[in-house]
Amino acid sequence: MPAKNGSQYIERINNNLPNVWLAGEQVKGAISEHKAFKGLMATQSNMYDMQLDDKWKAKMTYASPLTGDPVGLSFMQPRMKKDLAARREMMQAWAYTHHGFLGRAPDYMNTTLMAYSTAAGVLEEKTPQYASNLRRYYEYCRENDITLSHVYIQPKAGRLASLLGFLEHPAAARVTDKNKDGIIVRGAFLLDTQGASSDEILVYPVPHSSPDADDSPYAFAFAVPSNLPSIRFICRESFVGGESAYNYPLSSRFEEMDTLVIFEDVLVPWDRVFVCGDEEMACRLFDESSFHIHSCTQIMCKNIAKTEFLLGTIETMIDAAGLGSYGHVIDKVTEVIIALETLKALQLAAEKGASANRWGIMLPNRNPILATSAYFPTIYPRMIEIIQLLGASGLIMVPDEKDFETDISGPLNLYMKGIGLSAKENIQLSRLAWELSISAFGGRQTVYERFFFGNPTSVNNRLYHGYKGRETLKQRVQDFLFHS
Ligand SMILES: Cc1cc2nc3c(=O)[nH]c(=O)nc-3n(C[C@H](O)[C@H](O)[C@H](O)COP(=O)(O)OP(=O)(O)OC[C@H]3O[C@@H](n4cnc5c(N)ncnc54)[C@H](O)[C@@H]3O)c2cc1C
Repeated sequence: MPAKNGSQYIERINNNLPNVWLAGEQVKGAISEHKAFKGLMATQSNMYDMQLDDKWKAKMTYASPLTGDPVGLSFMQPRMKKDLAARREMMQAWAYTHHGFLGRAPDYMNTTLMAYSTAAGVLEEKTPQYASNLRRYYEYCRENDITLSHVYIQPKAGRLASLLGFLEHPAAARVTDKNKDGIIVRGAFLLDTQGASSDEILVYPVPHSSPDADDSPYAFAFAVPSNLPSIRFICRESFVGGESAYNYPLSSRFEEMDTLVIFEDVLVPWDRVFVCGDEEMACRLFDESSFHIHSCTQIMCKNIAKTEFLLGTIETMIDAAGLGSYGHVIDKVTEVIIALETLKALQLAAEKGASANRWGIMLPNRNPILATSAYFPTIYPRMIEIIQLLGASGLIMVPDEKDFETDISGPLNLYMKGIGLSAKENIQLSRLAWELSISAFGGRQTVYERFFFGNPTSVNNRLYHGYKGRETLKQRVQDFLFHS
């Protein structure tokens, strides 16, 4: 199946039946009907529908290099600047459907897998079979529009070996055995966002160092269907407040479930193995794929849509409360405007400064793109703080939609209206601001933005260490001081 539509997406996920646990119970039946997943899947179904909608199809898909059939454009390997522009336009269109609240919209993983596939040549050096496995898997996902999730972080207990300098720790994820059919993997991985509602899972941990770096049990990368019986997904508490889009405008549509994934001696067939045993290859494939740079092109589209949504929300709040003439309010809105314009400028700079890498892949300029990955985690919490500072008690007193169906509606209509908004509209706006800034859904969004691309030190290190301009600038100042 090339690019799929929404009902094909829902049907496939419902038939997948992975082993999912939520609040002590196994999730049974159609996952798209379960209250924790329903809203998210409806949103993504609409996104997949766009792919085959005549109005959008040309923007959302491209001709498969294998068959000529339309396939999702976020799978496209960019070879020219116009490919980067086409990818951006496609991903921006999807981002506006969820206003940036889906961190793991399908284009995130499509882009990630595309990035890895471009560097399969690294694997040719020692293990050509793994190189062709990776290329074939990328084609398989592209040609069948596979909805993917991924994991690379382990729970803290699994990291103790590295943290405490042990050679081994029983909780560290590892390859426990190999046989003629494949490798056997045991361990746990954290925060597989959308893991329970995806077709497949890409597993690519940062390897612990091992005494035998050429045959390390901790160095591996592979992909498997998420419905293997030896894989279990354990969900966190659901943050869907309820089905009412009035009461819960965000969580009823955009709540992405995060899961802990347990692998209990999972057999990974050889043709799904991309790295096994070789620490150096695991690190090089990750680095040379430029995963962070390619993924950031998708993330920038999401972040621009999200910042625009926050700015629109803040402006509506200001109008409704009559705050627009205060200087400190204008200062705060200006902070958001500057953030938005900075993101858009970095997006442009990254694309304009793109150049081909050694695989012939057009790579956006790393400096602006990695700057945005370090910048957004610092400004997102501030924008949420601005909503709290402007919303104040209006974020707390948020009656329910049902209150308007009773005789309480009389006083509510009198006392709760805003400037230019009826009481019902004003409370609807407050409920949006409350979900953004106070609710469990909003809290998770903030933690997501702070951490999903790595802890702040790792993110900053990524930008700092490859920033070639540093030496030149140091030299310029030294020339100015010592040689002029
Ligand atoms: C909502 C959400 C969804 C996510 N979804 C996914 C997903 O789908 N797939 C996936 O693979 N991952 C996912 N992640 C995980 C994400 O990759 C990690 O959160 C991220 O890599 C940081 O790791 P950590 O959370 O273990 O924090 P840590 O890295 O352990 O950081 C915790 C604290 O320790 C500090 N710290 C740690 N190491 C250092 C150091 N070397 N130097 C200085 N300080 C340090 C950090 O600064 C931070 O304050 C998700 C995370 C979140 C929050």
